[in-house]
Amino acid sequence: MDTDDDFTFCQVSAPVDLETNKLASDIADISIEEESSNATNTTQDSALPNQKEATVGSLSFTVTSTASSRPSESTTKLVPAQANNSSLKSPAQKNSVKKPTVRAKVPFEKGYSQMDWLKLTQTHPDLAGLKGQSNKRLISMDEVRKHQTEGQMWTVLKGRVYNISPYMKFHPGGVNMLMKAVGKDCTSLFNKYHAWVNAEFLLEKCFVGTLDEGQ
Ligand code: HEM
Repeated sequence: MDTDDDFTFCQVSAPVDLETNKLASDIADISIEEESSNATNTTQDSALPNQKEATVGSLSFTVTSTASSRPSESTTKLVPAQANNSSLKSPAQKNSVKKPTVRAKVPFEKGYSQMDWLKLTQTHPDLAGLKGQSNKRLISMDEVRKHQTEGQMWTVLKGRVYNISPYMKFHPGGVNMLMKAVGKDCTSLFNKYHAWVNAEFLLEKCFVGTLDEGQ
């Protein structure tokens, strides 16, 4: 076989990550400069007098004028006020004023992944714990409140009543969070944390009945 035509083994260039990291650290050191002359040596910050704080929109800068030290040049430097604000650490944080939403997913125990839950829903004969009773009935809020025991933990979500007991250890937000739903209508809590989650599908086999809104 002609080895020139064999591209099973090809030379791989250096990992991109190294370059990305370098770029990121370069960005962290960026300063915006406005100069009226073509002076090349303008980055000696330590020697610069007349520093002032200034803000543009939500960004604050240290404005350094070098006009007095070099009469022939008028140089203004805009440097992000990192040194004055120790809470600004990475470039990403500097550009964003919004706090990131805290995601508190709990690592699942072995055998309690969402995949495991889906398998269980397909194999378990009675996750709702109905023992032959129909789920085509109206359930009062009073009855929901009474179901707070191991194996029978009911909650109301969007007008539907579920036994969430079997789902407890599978809940990605953790048991403690899901326990807040037991015996109550958890619709607003559910929407607060993850309105996008398709609970109707996930808890389909845990459905015990429809909430009697008239109660
Ligand atoms: C009753 C039905 C519920 C179901 C079926 C359910 C399901 C889920 C699912 C699938 C996730 C992962 C979301 C994702 O990866 O995007 C999750 C995460 C989470 N859930 Fe629930 N949940 C329920 C109720 C609740 C309630 C009542 C609370 C709060 C008291 C809650 C708090 C959380 C939290 C804090 C997380 C992790 C953070 C996050 O993903 O944003 N969940 N839940």
